[in-house]
Amino acid sequence: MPFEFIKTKIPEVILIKPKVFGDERGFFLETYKKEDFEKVGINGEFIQDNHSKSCYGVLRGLHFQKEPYAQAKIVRCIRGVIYDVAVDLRRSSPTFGQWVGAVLSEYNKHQLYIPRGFAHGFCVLSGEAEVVYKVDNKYAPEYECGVIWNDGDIGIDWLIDEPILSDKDKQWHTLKELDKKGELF
Ligand SMILES: Cc1cn([C@H]2C[C@H](O)[C@@H](COP(=O)(O)OP(=O)(O)O[C@H]3O[C@@H](C)C(=O)[C@@H](O)[C@H]3O)O2)c(=O)[nH]c1=O
Repeated sequence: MPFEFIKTKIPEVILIKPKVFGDERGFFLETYKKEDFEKVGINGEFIQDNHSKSCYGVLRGLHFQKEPYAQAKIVRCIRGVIYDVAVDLRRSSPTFGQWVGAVLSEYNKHQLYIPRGFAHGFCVLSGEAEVVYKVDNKYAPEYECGVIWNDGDIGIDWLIDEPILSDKDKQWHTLKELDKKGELF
């Protein structure tokens, strides 16, 4: 199989290491293969691909869409280096409120699979970074929600100080507040 699938400390979040074929021309790799991904439970129908570019220190997150528009994501970084983070928002999960992070870069070509029921965010560790990700449900801005990036109860170590945030990302609530409002999974 041209992929190694590694369970993280939140087992449903999977680190994907593709096999890279390098030669004198450059490299080739398969980035997504439905048949292989389904064998490890990555079985959403990925209906949209997204691409964003950000500068050093930008933090996008922590985002999710509420039901019925929850999205699973397969994230990779095609230029530069990011720290990609998933937070478990599933109230009945043994890992509720916990987070995992992975360095994804143009060099390691790793990907992170983040199921539905998670918040997702990343910060940029290189001068610039371009991130590409597949989602398995449509963009529904009216269902967009987020967890504040520095929620002390989650305690994410983002590897950078003073991130650059959009106005939208400065105003998200804490996990506790979202839980009280019934906005989690
Ligand atoms: C996410 C998204 C945004 N947009 C538009 C809305 C807006 O005008 C512009 C920028 O949107 P945002 O500021 O929400 O982009 P961004 O902060 O990059 O949002 C993304 O962050 C990462 C961490 C995720 O996990 C994604 O699901 C998504 O929430 O793009 C779409 O047209 N389709 C989409 O699917």
